[in-house]
Amino acid sequence: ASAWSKVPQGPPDAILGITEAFKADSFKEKINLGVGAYRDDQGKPYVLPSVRAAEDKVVASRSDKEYAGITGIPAFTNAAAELAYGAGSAVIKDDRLVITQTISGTGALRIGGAFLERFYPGAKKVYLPNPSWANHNAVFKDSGLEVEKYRYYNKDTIGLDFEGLIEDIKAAPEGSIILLHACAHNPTGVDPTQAQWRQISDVMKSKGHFAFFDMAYQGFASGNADTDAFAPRHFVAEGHNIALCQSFAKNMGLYGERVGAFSLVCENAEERKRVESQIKILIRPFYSNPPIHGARVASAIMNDSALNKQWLGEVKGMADRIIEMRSLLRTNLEKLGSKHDWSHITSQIGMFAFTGLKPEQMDALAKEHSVYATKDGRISVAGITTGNVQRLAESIFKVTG
Ligand SMILES: Cc1ncc(COP(=O)(O)O)c(CN[C@@](C)(CC(=O)O)C(=O)O)c1O
Repeated sequence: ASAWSKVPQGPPDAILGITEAFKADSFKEKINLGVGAYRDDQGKPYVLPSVRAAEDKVVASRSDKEYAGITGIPAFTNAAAELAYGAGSAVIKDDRLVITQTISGTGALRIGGAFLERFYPGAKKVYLPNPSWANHNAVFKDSGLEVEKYRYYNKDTIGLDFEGLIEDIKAAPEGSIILLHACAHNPTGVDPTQAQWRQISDVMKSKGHFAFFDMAYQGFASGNADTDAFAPRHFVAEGHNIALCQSFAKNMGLYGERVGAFSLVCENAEERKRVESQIKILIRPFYSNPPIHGARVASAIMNDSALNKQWLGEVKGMADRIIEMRSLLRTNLEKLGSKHDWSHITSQIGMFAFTGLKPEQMDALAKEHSVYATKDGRISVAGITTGNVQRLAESIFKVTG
């Protein structure tokens, strides 16, 4: 018998499987609200003009194709650090920051998980918000960590369960690893306010918890990169030595180029050197060194003040379009006379709206209305256009009554 005769058939990915179902649908007005990839008002993928310009510069430079170092292209990681921690950041100035290029945000999470599994002095267990990004669970389980949940979402208010969150974080044993979405929480779109972040920081400090930030949408949530980085920067200012995962998939539209970074704030330069040496030892047998093209493009943008300014304007443009689609959907639902309160659609932030629809209603949207999104009721707002928002509202109205 074949070596693989015992290999079971696995389920399709909860998120990427939606796109497969969408592609299989021949209805010409089908709508894909599944994968969190930005679309313009024509429903087309959007390559930012600043990215095209930077890419032309990179190609014109006729650079060689030599290996990058294990931790990637320094011009990229230095700029990514400044973007995340702020240009004048003390941890950068005091040489306390370990940062490595990673295979996008997923790679950053995986390197972080693997490092914690190997070196974290406390319990090898990470607490994820309930709900969290569908892939977090597998990333950390495959890193060898146990996974627990802390309350995050209140389904009655379709908002943050702040009391539950604080209670669970207080109840976690001293020195627990807590995963935090820096901004634009996936899948709910519900973020703590700055005042709530301050309380979360205080509670975590009192318990000696470890803050592991996932920042996959910096600039993409509010349209302002500094505003979106409030939480990790506040934690650092409060003395937390955080871990931070960055993705340039959404805010630079570099999805398939796989551009990301993982960083750890250390106690001092001496600790940074030791930690960096172990990050390199961990990466070398994983994939040795990262892809260079995407990082060169991102670096060309962030290290050129004109291109960087243009880019930040384009990120704001994407965020603004998403915010406009939120209010259009809500207005259309209200115009149809829907009895439900849809205010969460405009109060939530980032790529996703957590509609509150049940799995069977999401199934009906797909089967009866050719509207595709994940079973948890999450819709990728970027898939909404001025051309399809009316039909979308009618479909949601029909399945929610
Ligand atoms: C919170 C969060 N972290 C990390 C990632 C990883 O992104 P990257 O590896 O491509 O940089 C995503 C992407 N989540 C998407 C947008 C796509 C996906 O599921 O992979 C989503 O649809 O939820 C994310 O939403």
